[in-house]
Amino acid sequence: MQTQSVDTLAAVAAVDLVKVYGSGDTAVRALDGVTVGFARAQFTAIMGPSGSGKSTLMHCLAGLDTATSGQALLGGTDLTKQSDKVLTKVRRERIGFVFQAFNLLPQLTAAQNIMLPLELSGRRPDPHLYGHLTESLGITARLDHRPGELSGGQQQRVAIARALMSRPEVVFADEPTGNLDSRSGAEVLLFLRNSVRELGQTIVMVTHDPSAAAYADRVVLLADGRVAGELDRPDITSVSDALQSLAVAR
Ligand SMILES: Nc1ncnc2c1ncn2[C@@H]1O[C@H](COP(=O)(O)OP(=O)(O)OP(=O)(O)O)[C@@H](O)[C@H]1O
Repeated sequence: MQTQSVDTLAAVAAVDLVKVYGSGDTAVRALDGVTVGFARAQFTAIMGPSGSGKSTLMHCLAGLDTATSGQALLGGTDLTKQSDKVLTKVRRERIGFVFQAFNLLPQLTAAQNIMLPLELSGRRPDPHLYGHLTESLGITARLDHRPGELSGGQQQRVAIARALMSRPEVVFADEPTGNLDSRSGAEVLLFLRNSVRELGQTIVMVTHDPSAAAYADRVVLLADGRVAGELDRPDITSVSDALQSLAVAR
């Protein structure tokens, strides 16, 4: 049964989303009826204890995993009803990804990595956007370098330029600062926040780190595969307190 309403104008939404891994005695209900919307031009962090379903929710909303029931809406498209072929196209053209491990192609230069998703979908790059992104990310002097010649922070900034170049409807960031020192991490988070303010980008980020979540406009808390609460305008203290309460309640 659907217990919450969801903003139908949201960039991304889950409606009564259920994901069960396995079957019988060993079945795991990773998502147990999640209804939540992610507004356009907002930066939302998804948080919760280990095993609460954060990655599963993100993967279902990004068309990387199939839900057992419910809807995973991107704009007006229910991803749970699409073929693998359509999902590949949706991921390439409508979604940007930023991963903890950067996931750049090692044999390509930074510039080639940034252009790759557009090339694969046969779209022309916007030179103005390319200039804006590479300059504001501070990577103009590194564009001819391969990932192996870049620091972790530089690699993640290249990955962010790649994610934003296609003007995606949403960027999903999975622990984007997990492999970075605190200074590089802060630069990445500041840039993500600015892209929401300046480009109207929608960002959904999974993180364990309250100081990373404090860059977001909103935090959605998961526990045991359900939405357990949310915070608007989070700061480190309010996020840490909310996580602590969830841990105590378990
Ligand atoms: N492929 C899978 N097969 C079986 N169970 C799975 C699979 N993937 C996830 N799970 C289970 O689903 C539940 C939710 O996992 P998920 O990875 O979404 O949690 P999480 O909140 O992202 O955890 P973490 O913070 O540790 O990364 C967990 O109990 C996990 O063990």
